[in-house]
Amino acid sequence: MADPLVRLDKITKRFGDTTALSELDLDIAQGEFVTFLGPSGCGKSTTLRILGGFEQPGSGRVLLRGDDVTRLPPERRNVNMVFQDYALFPHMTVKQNIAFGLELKGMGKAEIAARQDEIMSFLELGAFGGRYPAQLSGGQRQRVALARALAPDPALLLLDEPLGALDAKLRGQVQQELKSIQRRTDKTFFFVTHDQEEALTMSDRIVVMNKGKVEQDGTPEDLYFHPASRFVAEFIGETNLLTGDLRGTDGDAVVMDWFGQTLRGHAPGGIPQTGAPITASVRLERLGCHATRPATANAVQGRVVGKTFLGSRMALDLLVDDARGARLRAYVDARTGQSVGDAPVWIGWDESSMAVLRD
Ligand SMILES: Nc1ncnc2c1ncn2[C@@H]1O[C@H](COP(=O)(O)OP(=O)(O)OP(=O)(O)O)[C@@H](O)[C@H]1O
Repeated sequence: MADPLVRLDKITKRFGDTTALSELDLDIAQGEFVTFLGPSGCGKSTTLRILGGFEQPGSGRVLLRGDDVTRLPPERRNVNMVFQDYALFPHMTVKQNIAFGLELKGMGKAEIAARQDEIMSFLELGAFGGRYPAQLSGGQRQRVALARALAPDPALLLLDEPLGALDAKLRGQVQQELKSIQRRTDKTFFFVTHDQEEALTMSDRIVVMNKGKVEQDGTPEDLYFHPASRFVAEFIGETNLLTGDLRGTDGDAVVMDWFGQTLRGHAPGGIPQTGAPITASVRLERLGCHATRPATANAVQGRVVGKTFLGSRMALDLLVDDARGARLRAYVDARTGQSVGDAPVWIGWDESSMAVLRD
């Protein structure tokens, strides 16, 4: 990244004995939709608050377009925030709510009116200008909060779980809307969530956090199909974890032994240390079930011991090694699912579908 819009440079933040962030380095490019994803307590909100100027790091620097803003208060940074509860002023109309940040910026009346109209028509809020927040639906309120935050034209928009208050169906719609607004405005969004599905749907890039450190940073596809660690493989989506022994490498492939089967994968997080058991991740939809041995890099035999109809697909539980209980779970086409029984089936997957995990 040549000239990042935002750079976090070795940010450390402690609260008493708790290290919330540990030497965090992060670059964000102009126009990116970056999501910070991780379990409760991993340091997401602390990072957001440090970016917004609501919190000071113990050490390290925050750079915005190359300028050190670490010690600047929120109002002196070109950064704005959308809060989870929207924080709209209940006694102000939609129009007045939107004007608030513009007045703070010292804009003149005519300029404020023009900007209000522009942002309201852009976010299709024209019909709601005179309403109070209580007279709006959850999704509309969310859009007003976004309009208010975007009105002063910030370089960076911080979003703190802004969809948390919406029900599941509306949430899906608003996710699409938010992503489309981000694309159309070419604004840089820094989004915080613990919801992995939401992160996969909306982000250009996801930073998975664990205990105040970056666990993995990449596109949604990268993190889903090529997790570097067990933490990422388990946190994002459903997966098969295969624990075995490292046999070595063969070109780019990592070779492992899993219950007497030789398997080939790749190692997105680097090749793990030898001497201890290693674990690999294979997504359920990457396993194929066949009547005869498939030509894939990996092929093992097993029996179907369980079957769950999921509508769009069928989940199969496969027993590979009776004595030692080696199992796999696969998603197959709902109409062609194998039947439960003793007849052995072949289960195959590619080298690129199996990520050998760093730790
Ligand atoms: N003001 C504070 N005083 C003491 N400890 C704090 C404070 N703020 C955060 N922490 C601690 O720092 C760590 C990181 O907190 P943070 O709020 O950044 O996590 P988070 O990932 O945003 O979690 P959540 O998803 O629950 O909001 C946690 O262990 C938290 O308890």
